[in-house]
Amino acid sequence: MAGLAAAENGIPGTPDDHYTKPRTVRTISLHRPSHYVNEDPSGILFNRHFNKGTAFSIDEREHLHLTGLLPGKTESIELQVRRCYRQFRNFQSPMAKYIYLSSLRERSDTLFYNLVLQNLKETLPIIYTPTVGQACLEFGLNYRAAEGMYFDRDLRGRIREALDNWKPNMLDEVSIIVVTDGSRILGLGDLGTCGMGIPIGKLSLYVAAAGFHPATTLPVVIDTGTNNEALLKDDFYLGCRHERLANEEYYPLVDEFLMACVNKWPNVLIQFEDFSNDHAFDLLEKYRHKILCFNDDIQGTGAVIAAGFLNAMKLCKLPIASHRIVFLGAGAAGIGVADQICALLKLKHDIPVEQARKMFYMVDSKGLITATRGDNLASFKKPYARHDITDSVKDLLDVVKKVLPTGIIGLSGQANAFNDEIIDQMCQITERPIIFPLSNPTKNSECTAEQAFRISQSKCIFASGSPFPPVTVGETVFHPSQGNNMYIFPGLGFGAWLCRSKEVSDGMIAVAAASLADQVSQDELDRGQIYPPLENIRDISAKIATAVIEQAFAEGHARIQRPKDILTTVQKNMYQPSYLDYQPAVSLDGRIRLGSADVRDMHSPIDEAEINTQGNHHLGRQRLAGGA
Ligand SMILES: NC(=O)C1=CN([C@@H]2O[C@H](COP(=O)(O)OP(=O)(O)OC[C@H]3O[C@@H](n4cnc5c(N)ncnc54)[C@H](O)[C@@H]3O)[C@@H](O)[C@H]2O)C=CC1
Ligand SMILES: CC(=O)C(=O)O
Ligand SMILES: [Mg+2]
Repeated sequence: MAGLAAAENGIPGTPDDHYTKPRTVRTISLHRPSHYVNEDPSGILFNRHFNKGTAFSIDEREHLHLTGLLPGKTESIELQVRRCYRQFRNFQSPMAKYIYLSSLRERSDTLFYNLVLQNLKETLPIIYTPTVGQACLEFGLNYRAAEGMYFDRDLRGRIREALDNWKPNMLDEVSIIVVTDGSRILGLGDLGTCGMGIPIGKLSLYVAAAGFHPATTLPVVIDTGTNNEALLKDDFYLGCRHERLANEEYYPLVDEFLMACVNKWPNVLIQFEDFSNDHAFDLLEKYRHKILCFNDDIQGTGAVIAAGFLNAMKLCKLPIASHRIVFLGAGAAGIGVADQICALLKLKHDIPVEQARKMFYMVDSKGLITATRGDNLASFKKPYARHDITDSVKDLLDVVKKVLPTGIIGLSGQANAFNDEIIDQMCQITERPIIFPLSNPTKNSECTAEQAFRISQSKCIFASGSPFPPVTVGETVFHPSQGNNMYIFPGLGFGAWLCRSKEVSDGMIAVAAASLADQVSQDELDRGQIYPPLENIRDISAKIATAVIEQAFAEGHARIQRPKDILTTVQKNMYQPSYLDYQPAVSLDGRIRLGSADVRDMHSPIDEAEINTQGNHHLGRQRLAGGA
């Protein structure tokens, strides 16, 4: 078995040069429906990437053997989307809407992404936080169709072989993988295999927000067990029924998975998502310079909140050095955010990192982190341990009273931790307090938008991890900003992947954050908005991707020929959810295949030679003699 042999080469012990050997730039084409229709043309109705449903023209129905399988009327995509929207609205509960959208995505990703992109405000809270959190909690109960891949210890030595089973897209190419081990899903804790909802949700955003092609995305759970007693006893739980693996088994399993992926798909970008902090930092450190990867909770969140923080500081109108920021939560996200604020202050204001760090007061479940606290401080917290405070301060209100912060940032997963008294205290310290309750989903948020705007009499500068509805104070309506990594990871990932970067460097992340911060207009800032409107997410992502590619070139990480106009190249390579125009044709080998007048290739971005090679596929455009 070739796959097995490859996997055996891929398990730990393989020399490191596996990672560093040059990866070829490959061309991906979507002209493969031909393979599919040769087997059974009418099967196209059940393929999410090619299905057009009632939009198949009469000619197409004829040639694809669909005649009689659909109602007589050929519909436009606009009408189909209108129908889907009505159906979506007819579902009352967020979970029912989630299930509806999942089934729509299974039927047609073109329709799904049209609906999502045209109704971002309504659909994002369903496919993403907060509803995706509930979807994870109910994953076993609501499980319907296979989606994504699962790897557990029984697959040790065979992961490469299992990856070869991933053929639902018929492209044999994966551009992006979002992988979790389910150990820290949002603020909901260890959900084991039920965490699959998160990679699925994140990848929907990669497609909608940045334009990765949906057929080249792969959601993954590495099932390393769960310590969630309730799940282990739940009949509907779909994961392995054992406690979480010890490190001796855990790391080799993850390592084999990563090596098998880069071995099979040399250009793939791998995003680590929702790994608990006992592994998240170590995994990132181990792989960040070896493969194209990043950790969204540490680095993506860091970049987003750093951007929002930079804009919030403009609104505060205080000297930068006078800020004191208390973090509730010093885990993956908390430390990631502090690190990225430091990086951005260095980039934009040339403030040394050591100096910037002094702005932060980190609080974890044991209280304020000080150098004298005495517990075994995790290495990732050490740079932020306070040396100037020696007494132990456990309670957040006491920390606030002691430190007199200008801002509080919540990344603790602790609902209501920013209570009325704390917000009130913040308002007494400073004119415009920065209040960022960033934990997800909504029910874990450290406070609500209503609370923050009401108590601060609308003076606070606010951002939350999950969306809150507008808040009316007196005559004024405030639109709470959403400080969520979804603003960064799509553009960061797309840029890094498109230029075939060797790695996702610190510099690339810092410019992504700077680009996001710079995309807020003065007018938006004046209205208290610290992020650009989410409706513009495609433009936002394109600009972020452009900045990331520029930086990748500057650092020598990019492995494509430099395009003349990077922004245009990015935009041209973004997937647009539109139907293909299937025309019957004859290929060189005489078999019926589908040509396409309007296929958007996921080609290697700038390599003209390869794009021309793609043109060969268009041979299939010649019409069949006597065809319709
Ligand atoms: N808005 C966004 O884009 C993002 C939000 N998050 C949210 O941040 C939260 C934390 O995520 P991670 O940092 O990855 O988790 P983590 O488990 O690495 O860190 C949690 C931190 O909170 C602290 N903590 C827990 N209970 C506490 C208490 N009662 N008082 C004080 N501190 C307490 C822990 O000691 C730890 O330092 C989650 O709710 C997650 O949804 C995470 C990533 C992105
Ligand atoms: C948004 C996100 O990545 C989280 O809450 O973990
Ligand atoms: Mg996350």
